[in-house]
Amino acid sequence: MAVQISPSILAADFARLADEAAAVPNADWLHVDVMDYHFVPNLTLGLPVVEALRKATSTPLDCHLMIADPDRWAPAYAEAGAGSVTIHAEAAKAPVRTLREIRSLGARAGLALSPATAVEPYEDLLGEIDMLLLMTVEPGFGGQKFLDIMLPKIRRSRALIERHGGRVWLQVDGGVDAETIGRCAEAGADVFVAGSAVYGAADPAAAIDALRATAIRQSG
Ligand SMILES: O=C(CO)[C@H](O)[C@H](O)COP(=O)(O)O
Ligand SMILES: [Fe+2]
Repeated sequence: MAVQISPSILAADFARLADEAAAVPNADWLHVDVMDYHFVPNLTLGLPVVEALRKATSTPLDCHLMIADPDRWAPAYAEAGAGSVTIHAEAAKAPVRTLREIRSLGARAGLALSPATAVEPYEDLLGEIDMLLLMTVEPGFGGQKFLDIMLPKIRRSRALIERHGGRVWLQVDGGVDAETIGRCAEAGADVFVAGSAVYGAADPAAAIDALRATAIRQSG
């Protein structure tokens, strides 16, 4: 399992996104939270900003779509140059078709589960995805407290992934910081989204190095 860090620009200065992307040259991905005021009670950014960011940075974009109609919109994010496009299981009406479409457009396909959504019903979809995203807060806002009750789901997801060959990345998103990342890594996560813990730090790049070191130390 290779540890990867995906800082969330939700906690960055939206008026200076190109500079904020440049401030984290050691990031594996830039996590882009797309919210539409329907799937979640918050509105952030959409395709035009992703297209602009794509041109402003060489760091691959990890788009997390918290939108009501991912079947309609997800392919456009892949076409816009996102390296990874993640849809929510709770929102997609035809997840297999949409995940296949994302892949056919050259992006990695991700499936996200909100805290109350069990992973077991999605076992048969593991072959269709490149990443499973487990929300460790209720989706919608940055800066929330990590939900410890998600640790058993991280462990169960890791076990399912290993049973299917260990190819799928396991991402955790929400409240991941210097204190919680070790427990996530120990439970089996390998891709870590961190918004406030990176962009709220005086030195975002140093915060990434510290998070990465802790995750590597705690990985099984
Ligand atoms: O998807 C998200 C919220 O829905 C964000 O990616 C997440 O909350 C990151 O922010 P923080 O690290 O501050 O919790
Ligand atoms: Fe996110």
